[in-house]
Parts: sequence; structure tokens; C-alpha cells
Amino acid sequence: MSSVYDLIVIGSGPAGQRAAIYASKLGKKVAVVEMREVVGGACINTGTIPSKTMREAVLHLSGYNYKSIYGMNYRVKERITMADLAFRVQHVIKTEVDVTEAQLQRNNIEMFVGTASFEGTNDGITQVKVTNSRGATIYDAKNVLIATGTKPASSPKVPINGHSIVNSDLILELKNLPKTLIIVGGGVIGVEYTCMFSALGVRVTLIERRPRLLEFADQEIIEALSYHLRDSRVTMRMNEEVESVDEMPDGTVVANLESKKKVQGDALLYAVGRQGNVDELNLAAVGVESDSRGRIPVDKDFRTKVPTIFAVGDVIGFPSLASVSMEQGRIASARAFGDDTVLSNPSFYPYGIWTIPEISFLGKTEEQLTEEDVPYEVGVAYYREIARGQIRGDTTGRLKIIFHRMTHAILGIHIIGEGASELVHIGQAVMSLGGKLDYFVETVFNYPTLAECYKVAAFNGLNRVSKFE
Ligand SMILES: Cc1cc2nc3c(=O)[nH]c(=O)nc-3n(C[C@H](O)[C@H](O)[C@H](O)COP(=O)(O)OP(=O)(O)OC[C@H]3O[C@@H](n4cnc5c(N)ncnc54)[C@H](O)[C@@H]3O)c2cc1C
Ligand SMILES: NC(=O)c1ccc[n+]([C@@H]2O[C@H](COP(=O)([O-])OP(=O)(O)OC[C@H]3O[C@@H](n4cnc5c(N)ncnc54)[C@H](O)[C@@H]3O)[C@@H](O)[C@H]2O)c1
Repeated sequence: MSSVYDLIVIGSGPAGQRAAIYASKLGKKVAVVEMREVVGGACINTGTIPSKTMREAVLHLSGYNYKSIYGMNYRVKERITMADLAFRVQHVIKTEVDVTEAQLQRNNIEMFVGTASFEGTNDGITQVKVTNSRGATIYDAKNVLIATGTKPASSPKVPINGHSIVNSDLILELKNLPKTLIIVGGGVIGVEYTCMFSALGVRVTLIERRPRLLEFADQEIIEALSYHLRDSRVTMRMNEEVESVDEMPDGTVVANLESKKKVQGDALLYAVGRQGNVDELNLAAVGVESDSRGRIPVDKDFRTKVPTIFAVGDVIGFPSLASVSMEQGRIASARAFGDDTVLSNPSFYPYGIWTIPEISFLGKTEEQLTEEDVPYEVGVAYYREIARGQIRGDTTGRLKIIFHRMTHAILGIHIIGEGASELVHIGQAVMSLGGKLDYFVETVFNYPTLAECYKVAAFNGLNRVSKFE
């Protein structure tokens, strides 16, 4: 058997895993290089899985979902500690790592523990060096896939110390639940943690340099979220940029804003974006470049400037989601082996934001459609009008369908409220299969369910459109 690999994947996060498994299913000789001791990337070890497990603990222990039924003082545990929040995280991480390792083994994928870097590429063969405590080994590959992900962006003026000034990798290492918390960055990470800590009664100050949070999401939905945040006593400082952070002798921290204001708190989470993991790759050896944020440019098939070197997942930039990273890995792997039949339409990729309440959407926003001069109309259903909303005690959620006034084609689905991330997939299926708004009117949904929102929103939308259009 040839010692040349058909595919070497660098990074074992969701993007790398899916690429490796797809290639192996095609009968290819595949290896994955991972510099951490465990597989799974930021997704399993520091990002998605820990944060979503912590969120579940927050919702349960704070009794958040039942406060509107049993009163604002309802909670499952009186004094919630960081240890309570971290309790289940290690268990879920370990299980996910075990499942992933078993999957890779079952598919005969070789695992190399070490840091990968490029040595060179010649005549369609690329040399990848793997360095670990035992030394360095060079492997030859016909194709290489870079799936090295990202790490939290840092600043020399923000001294991350792991106990009072942390980034998202270190947040669970906070010894005590702070009374006051400063969160720098109103992106997805900053906003998700703002919701978690404020649900626990922590006084959060969220500082964001842009005029609004999560600019890629529908404005009305973000306004609803902002209302919730203010209602949970979150202080939002928009249009403010943090220049530096100081540790105070009494253990508190101070964020110094460009506007010369100062914000003091017990702890600070620095979440101003992420930086591609490219420093160790020696990209210059193969003539591949990255931008100032470590993102590698690729074409529609995820090829870099070198046709046999691909890049997928967070290291290529937006949308930086585990779900999308997996799909990019699968497509790149198919293309590497000449398989053009694997198709996927990014316009139907959903976005799930695990705020409290959660937000999920796909398709266009009202702002985008206005910009594009598309004649659209909106249908909205409020959870409070739906029996299941009342039963669950979520009376603030809403589901909004944006559709074309003339054709009734569905252009966007935007939801805020409990179950949004699951509920969105009903709209996604109808939208991607070419169904129209009328589908929801003609369909019978189980009663009482939140899915009924689709029917109510469709009626609401149709009532706004003249029968003569
Ligand atoms: C706090 C947080 C919460 C998130 N929540 C969600 C969510 O709810 N839903 C969602 O869809 N997405 C979420 N994400 C995003 C999601 O985690 C990423 O999109 C996903 O992990 C990207 O996958 P990836 O395979 O590209 O990279 P990663 O998961 O980052 O994996 C890259 C791997 O490559 C390894 N590596 C890097 N350089 C080298 C090298 N030179 N040699 C060998 N190995 C190397 C790294 O050690 C790492 O294991 C979240 C992210 C964070 C930080
Ligand atoms: N639910 C999910 O899918 C999920 C959850 C968490 C993270 N993620 C992914 O992780 C990635 C990184 O998230 P993130 O929130 O760190 O990055 P981000 O780039 O989305 O947001 C960073 C925010 O910080 C602001 N900012 C930057 N410097 C600042 C400063 N000095 N002062 C004040 N504000 C400043 C920016 O304007 C921006 O809004 C995202 O791309 C996201 O897709 C996804």
C-alpha cells in the first residue's frame, strides 16, 4: 500500500471530522492531525458544547423557564456557584470526545497527535510535518485540508489572567460567580454569556462598539432581545470601544473606554472576535496566504490558491458555525476526489443563537429585502396567542415569516422564544423544498404546540395582502 495519503486533514473539529469521514467512505487513505491531546476542536472542548451545557445548567438551576408561572423568586437552587455550572460540562465533553474518537476509528482514519505545518508542495504531492514531544515526522499527501479553526482574539492592553479577566476559553475557570460582570463585545459569544449571567442575577454591563447587537440578525428580533436584556437589568453601552483593561488592587477590574469613561466590575469577559489558527502552519512554504485575522481565502469548492490544498470551517471566516463547518468539510472532501454530486445551498443554512430567549432564523431579513427592493410582507405569531406559549409560560416569544407579496414564496423565518432553534427547521424544510406561505395555512399542526405559530403567522400575513394583488 502506498505511503502517500489521499487526504491529510489538519484539525479534528467539526470541519475536519466530516471531511475525513467522507473521504474514508470513498475508500481513501486518510489521516487527521490534531495538536491537542483530545479530538473535537473548539466545538467540543472550549466553545459550543461547554457553553451550551452551561446554558442548560443556568436555565435549570435558576428556574428561568418557570419564573413566569411560579413567580420571580422561583429557583431550583438558592446559591448557585461556578462549580454547579461546570458540573455537567466535563461529562458532556468526555462523552462527545469518546463518540468522535470511535467514529474516526470505525472509519479507519489514522490519528496523529502533534502540530502540523507545511514543508512544501511539488508535482501534486504536499509534505506535512507533524511535530510533537517525540520529534518531527513528514508525511506526503495528494490533498490537504486545513480545518484549524480559531482562537479568541487578544490585546496586549487586556491582561487575561484566568481568574478575573477571562476569554470564552477560560470562563468556566472563574472561581466564584461574580456579582458584577463586564462583557466586552456584543457578538454572539458576548450576547450569549450576557444572557446566561444575567439569568443568574449577575449585574452585567455589555460594551459594544457598534450601534446595535448582532447586525446580521433581523432588527425587530434584536430589538425584542434588547428589551429582554434591559428587563434583566443588563446595562448596554453601545457605540463604546474598550481601549484597555486594568486589574485593581482590591481584585476588581476596570475597563477603560475610548470615550474616557470607566466601567468597574468584579470580573470581565473579553469576547471581541476570533483569530484564525494559522501561525503554526508555515503557509508560506506552499504559497497560501491569510488575512490580518488569520482567515484563508478559498473558492466555492473551498480550494485555496493551491488546488490540492483546501480550507474549511472557522479558519475561512463567516459564518463560523459548527453546523456549517461540518457541511463545508463534507463538500471540500467530495470536491477533492472529483465528486460534484454533493450539493448544498447556503441560502438555507439556519442560524441558532443561544441567547435567553433563544433566537433562530434563516433566509433574508427585512433590512436586506428593503435594500434589494423586493416586495415583501410579514406575518407574525406571538407565543402569547398560542396555547402552548401560555402553558410553557413563554408569553414574549414570536415567530415571523417574511414572504413575497405576489408569489407567496417564503423569503425568511425569524424566531425569538423558547424552542426557536428547533422550530426554525419546519420553516427551513418548507422553504428549501419550494413550499409557499399557503402550505402553512393548509396544514394541520398538533395542538397545543409552538409549531402552530407557523399557521397563525401565515394567516396574519395573508390578511395583510390584498386579494387582488
Ligand atoms: C463560546 C463559543 C460558542 C459557540 N457556540 C456555537 C453554537 O452554539 N453553534 C454553532 O454552530 N457554533 C458555535 N460556535 C462555533 C463553533 O464552535 C465553530 O464554528 C466550530 O468549532 C468550528 O469548527 P472547525 O472544525 O473549523 O474548528 P475547531 O473546532 O476550532 O477545530 C480546529 C482544531 O484544529 C486544531 N489545530 C489548530 N492548528 C493546528 C495545527 N497546526 N496542527 C494540528 N492541529 C491544529 C485545534 O487544536 C482544534 O482542535 C461557538 C464557538 C465558541 C467559541
Ligand atoms: N450560537 C452560535 O452559533 C455561536 C455562539 C458563539 C460563537 N459563535 C461563533 O463564534 C464567533 C466569534 O464570536 P464573537 O462574539 O467573539 O465575535 P464577533 O466578531 O461575532 O463579535 C465581536 C464583537 O465585539 C465588538 N468589539 C470588537 N472590539 C471591541 C472593543 N474593543 N470594544 C467593544 N466592542 C468591541 C465587535 O464590534 C463585535 O460586535 C462568531 O463568528 C460566531 O459565529 C457562534
